[in-house]
Amino acid sequence: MKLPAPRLALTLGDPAGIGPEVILKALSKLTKLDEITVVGSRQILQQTYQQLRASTITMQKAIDPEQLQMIDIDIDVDKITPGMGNAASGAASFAYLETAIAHTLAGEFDAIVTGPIAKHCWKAAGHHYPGQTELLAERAGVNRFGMLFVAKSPHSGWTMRTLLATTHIPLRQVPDTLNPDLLSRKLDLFVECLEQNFGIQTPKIAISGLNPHSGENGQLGTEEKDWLIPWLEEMRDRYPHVQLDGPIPPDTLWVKPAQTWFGTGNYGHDGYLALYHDQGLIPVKLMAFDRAVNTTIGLPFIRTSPDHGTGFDIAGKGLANGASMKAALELAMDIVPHNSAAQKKG
Ligand SMILES: NC(=O)C1=CN([C@@H]2O[C@H](COP(=O)(O)OP(=O)(O)OC[C@H]3O[C@@H](n4cnc5c(N)ncnc54)[C@H](O)[C@@H]3O)[C@@H](O)[C@H]2O)C=CC1
Ligand SMILES: NCC(=O)COP(=O)(O)O
Repeated sequence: MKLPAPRLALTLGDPAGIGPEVILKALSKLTKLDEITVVGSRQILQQTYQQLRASTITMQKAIDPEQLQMIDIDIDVDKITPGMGNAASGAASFAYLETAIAHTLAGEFDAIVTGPIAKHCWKAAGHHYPGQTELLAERAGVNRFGMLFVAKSPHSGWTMRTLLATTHIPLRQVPDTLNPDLLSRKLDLFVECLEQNFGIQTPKIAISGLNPHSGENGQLGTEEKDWLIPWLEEMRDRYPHVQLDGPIPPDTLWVKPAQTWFGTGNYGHDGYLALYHDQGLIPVKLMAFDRAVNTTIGLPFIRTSPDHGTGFDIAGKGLANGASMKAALELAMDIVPHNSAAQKKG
């Protein structure tokens, strides 16, 4: 049976950042526009389009916003200056996301693709969330969710999937935040998502250590010895159909995925569980900054986003690359049918 095309809400992100530009560039490369509704301010998109048309340096084509379906949100455009995120741009990007979530929860969309926002601008606007992920989870009423980065290699066709066990917290809080319960929740979600969204029934997952050399038997840190290794043993019993490798020393963990990514070997796992933000995202962004996609797993709908931020340093200059936004739109379109089929089966 042919499933209906996925309906996507696409938020503009911070209007002072590169979100509007990457959206116009990404959409110019897609053919299926009927199912995409941009949630943002038409005036901002029109200004961005005019800037891009006038620019002599922009390399990528942009679509005319007149061709796009929109939920148009009125904002005071005079308070928005490209490259200068502020309380007004934070209030706007918050309103775009809130609106997209409300329409999605009302059943109008199957997925939300989000443009990048700046957390400090949300804060300036009085919204105290660590990021879009937490707002999405709160509004969807879930407390079990995760931040997963997905990137398909242009060299080998292999897909790298990296789940972060902890996300936007200060580095000094990481060791105290990590514990067996948290990791079990993340692993449960990961196994579920690999099956439901990617059709992988018997996955291979690599888990990173925390300390140099995974603690070197307690000499360089004790988390591995005290609880990470025993926890992994327990998980191997819980998931006999999953190959769980680890804790792998964090410096060498990324050698095999890099070889697999660049096509010089074929040793990749189906998923990587990184213990903190930069442990997972430095390798992901080094290998795949122009194509990785940030997804939120555990929500009752699909959410994807480019891996990059608001790029305030290049906003309004025509320099932003729309490739990661394009990948985020394509991944959402790919996953929705898998997810709907898995939910029907379950
Ligand atoms: N999905 C989201 O909403 C994300 C939001 N952020 C937020 O973005 C803000 C800025 O964060 P940064 O750490 O500076 O990261 P960033 O990704 O905005 O910029 C890092 C560097 O990459 C360049 N860059 C980013 N996207 C690019 C693109 N599409 N094409 C060409 N060059 C690009 C920028 O010019 C800059 O030099 C922060 O407030 C952060 O919280 C960061 C990551 C993701
Ligand atoms: N480093 C990823 C990131 O900042 C995206 O966060 P979110 O706003 O999608 O929660």
